[in-house]
Amino acid sequence: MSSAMRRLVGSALKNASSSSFKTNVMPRRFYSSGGSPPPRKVVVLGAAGGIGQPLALLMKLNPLVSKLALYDIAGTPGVAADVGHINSRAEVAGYMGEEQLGTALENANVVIIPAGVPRKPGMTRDDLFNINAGIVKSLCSAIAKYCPEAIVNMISNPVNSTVPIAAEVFKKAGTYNEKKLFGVTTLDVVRAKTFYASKAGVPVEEVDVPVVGGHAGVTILPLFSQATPKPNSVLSEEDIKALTKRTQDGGTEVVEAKAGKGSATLSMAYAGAVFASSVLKGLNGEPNIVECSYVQSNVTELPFFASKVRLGEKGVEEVLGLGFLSEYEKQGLEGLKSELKSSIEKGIKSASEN
Ligand SMILES: NC(=O)c1ccc[n+]([C@@H]2O[C@H](COP(=O)([O-])OP(=O)(O)OC[C@H]3O[C@@H](n4cnc5c(N)ncnc54)[C@H](O)[C@@H]3O)[C@@H](O)[C@H]2O)c1
Ligand SMILES: O=C(O)C[C@H](O)C(=O)O
Repeated sequence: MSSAMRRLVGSALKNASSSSFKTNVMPRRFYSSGGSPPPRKVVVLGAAGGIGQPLALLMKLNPLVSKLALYDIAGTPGVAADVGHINSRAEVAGYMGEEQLGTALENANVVIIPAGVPRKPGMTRDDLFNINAGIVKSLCSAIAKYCPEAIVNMISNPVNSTVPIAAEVFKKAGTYNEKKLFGVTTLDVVRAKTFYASKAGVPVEEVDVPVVGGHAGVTILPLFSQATPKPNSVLSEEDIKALTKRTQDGGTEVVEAKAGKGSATLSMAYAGAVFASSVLKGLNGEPNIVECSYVQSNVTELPFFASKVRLGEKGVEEVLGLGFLSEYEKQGLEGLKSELKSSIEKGIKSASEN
């Protein structure tokens, strides 16, 4: 890949960050190792899947990644051979089957988990619970054993439950660190930005809009009252309600359009790569890296909640509050709590059962 193409892709990912602050990429002198970023091993669990493959490609293109371990129960040798030919920094290795999981995870800095089955039309994300809960439990047990210090980015659905499951597995293993477990809700932010920009008539690359709550239906709450830049003409209540509903239904929109071929994969790989890049920038000490993420939280009375989070050298540096909410958003916040609470409790209960 030409350096021009690499710069193009790199700046696209950098500019695509949903941070509300402009992240100033630290000057080269920042990296003590002679101008190159510190070594960082990223692992993708489920790397041969619909999300895993494009995510592996995008992580291979990220100059902050020095090692990329691609793990799945099938298909990874081919994906690793393919992605490994790209002329970028990261050294790629493929791992397949449980006996290779430990080696894949050893010394990982960031583990991204898109492993698990996706929805088909007519299903809710919660319908994936029985299968994906088991997958997440076994993978998190391995993470606790082989890379207990790693940051974990959970993509597998239902995220509202799989993050609490992961937390319980880590607590049982004595390795839980609330600052290092993230539910990836970035795709909701990506959708909210796209839909808002189109309705408000503003440049999409300049848009920032927080999305809070969780990652399923009404638990997804975009805060369009806080969206920037402001539209030339004020959006009506109907506009806001329509934008909110489309963001909440974004996943279903893709599931139905794919007509049984699965759910969002390409846009999710992009969103997952944007979030992972922000996590890596935080680990490297870059200032003001802010993303929305579903984390252990005191923002509401619920133990897990998605809100803006400042990322740092130890993962979560600060869980930021919700800011000013419109009356409509206050109603949405109260209206999502019961569903989110039951999803969290379902995950915690499941983790306590063998
Ligand atoms: N958080 C989000 O915003 C978001 C967005 C889209 C999809 N998802 C979720 O991501 C998950 C993956 O979706 P997909 O479209 O990539 O599905 P997919 O079926 O295409 O890929 C899943 C991959 O996981 C692998 N896998 C299964 N069990 C495994 C195990 N024990 N260890 C390692 N790998 C294993 C499969 O072999 C497969 O390659 C689904 O649960 C989906 O609902 C979440
Ligand atoms: O909708 C799904 O099932 C996948 C994902 O959660 C999404 O929001 O696209």
